[in-house]
Amino acid sequence: MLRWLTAGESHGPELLAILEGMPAGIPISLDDVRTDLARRKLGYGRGGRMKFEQDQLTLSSGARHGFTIGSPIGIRIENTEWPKWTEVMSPEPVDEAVFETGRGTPLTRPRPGHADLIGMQKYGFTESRPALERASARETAARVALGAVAKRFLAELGIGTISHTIAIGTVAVPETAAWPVPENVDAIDADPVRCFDAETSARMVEAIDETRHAGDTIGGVTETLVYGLPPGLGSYVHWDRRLDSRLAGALMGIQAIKGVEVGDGFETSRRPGSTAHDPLYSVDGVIHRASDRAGGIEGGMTTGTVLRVRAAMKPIATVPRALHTVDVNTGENATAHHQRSDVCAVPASGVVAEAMVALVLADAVLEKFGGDSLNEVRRNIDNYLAAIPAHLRTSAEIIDAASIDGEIDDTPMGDSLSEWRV
Ligand SMILES: Cc1cc2nc3c(=O)[nH]c(=O)nc-3n(C[C@H](O)[C@H](O)[C@H](O)COP(=O)(O)O)c2cc1C
Ligand SMILES: C=C(O[C@@H]1CC(C(=O)O)=C[C@@H](OP(=O)(O)O)[C@H]1O)C(=O)O
Repeated sequence: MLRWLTAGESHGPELLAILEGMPAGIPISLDDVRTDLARRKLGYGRGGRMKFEQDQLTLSSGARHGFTIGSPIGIRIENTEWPKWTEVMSPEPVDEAVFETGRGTPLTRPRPGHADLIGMQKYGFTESRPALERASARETAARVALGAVAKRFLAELGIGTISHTIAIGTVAVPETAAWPVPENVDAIDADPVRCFDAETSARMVEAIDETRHAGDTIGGVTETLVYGLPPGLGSYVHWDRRLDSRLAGALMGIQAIKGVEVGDGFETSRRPGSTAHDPLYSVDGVIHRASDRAGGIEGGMTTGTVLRVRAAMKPIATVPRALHTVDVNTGENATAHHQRSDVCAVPASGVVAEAMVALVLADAVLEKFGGDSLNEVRRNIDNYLAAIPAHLRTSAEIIDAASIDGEIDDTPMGDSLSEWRV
């Protein structure tokens, strides 16, 4: 199974990422990783750093001649900012004078909503710099780098992943809009807010502009879709083996994500049972679903239809019109420290979500199918699918129930509860 770890501070020399457990034989290229790192910087509303951050990459281990070799994959991403921070973020002791002016000035006015205050309490810091450096979402670059490898592995198995923005503040894509497929990724990335619906995208951009002019910040929701999954990843047998639980944990582990939905999520809770699930129909002897409200997961396992998960991001905590806080040095009321910051990072959070979903799914694939080489994983998947008895075979295609409704009695409960009880 997969294990992964990241290290590195936002203004330290570099980020480090290690992915252990990937089979041998997966094509791996720094270009794939570079592409995803560039996608993570996209999005209208991001701050100044994203314009100059270069994401200098080194593939340190785990590959030979363009293919993984089964050993831990190590990736380094240098921080362009580092030359300005060599003293303030030096791992070695520095002269006290560094903390008297400029970047080194102690940050004693914690930002509500960031890790500043609790980081000081928990780790015993006298200022928030050491806490915010690691809490910062700069770290997500390392996760996206590993996610690019996981996505490539999944792609080799015919599994395609895509993310898109479905809401910025109160501006949301209509629920009836078509879902994008992996082939749409360039179109989505070309959109300023990574939204698939052009009319909604324009209103999202307006909302971000209004927010910036008001000296405020804004959140939103992204959706990740995964096509081509086999049925049966994850399990119902224990809470921590349920795939929805693992996906929710992975998405919630992204900085500023405060809500996760699987499929129609909260909306499902408002529907009656008769219209909340995905009824099954037999079409030419193959079981089909007539909707995908469950988001491709039932009983903590993939159903084989499109996997669909959403992540809600809160507005950025570094509000330009700074929030009320307390200067922990003097005990006086104050305004929170403000530094260069994003106004909206929702589009980027979708790329991070995509990476986290890919890592969880790559892990679930290896857990179910095992295999030390890509070919062995492929063989194991093929054997599993071939062994599913004909009468249990399902299709990933969502059918229009109306087209076959005439052929079946779709009211098995009868017209009244008493009739049904009989
Ligand atoms: C892609 C991305 C970019 C972010 N950029 C900023 C930022 O510029 N300023 C900021 O205050 N928070 C930013 N955040 C959010 C903070 O990292 C996050 O709020 C902080 O670590 C506290 O964690 P919590 O919000 O989960 O409680 C960003 C998050 C993501 C995912
Ligand atoms: C650096 C990144 O995002 C950063 C995330 C972040 C935060 O507090 O989370 C604060 C900002 O950092 P800085 O003050 O250095 O500009 C963002 O730019 C990145 O995504 O690569």
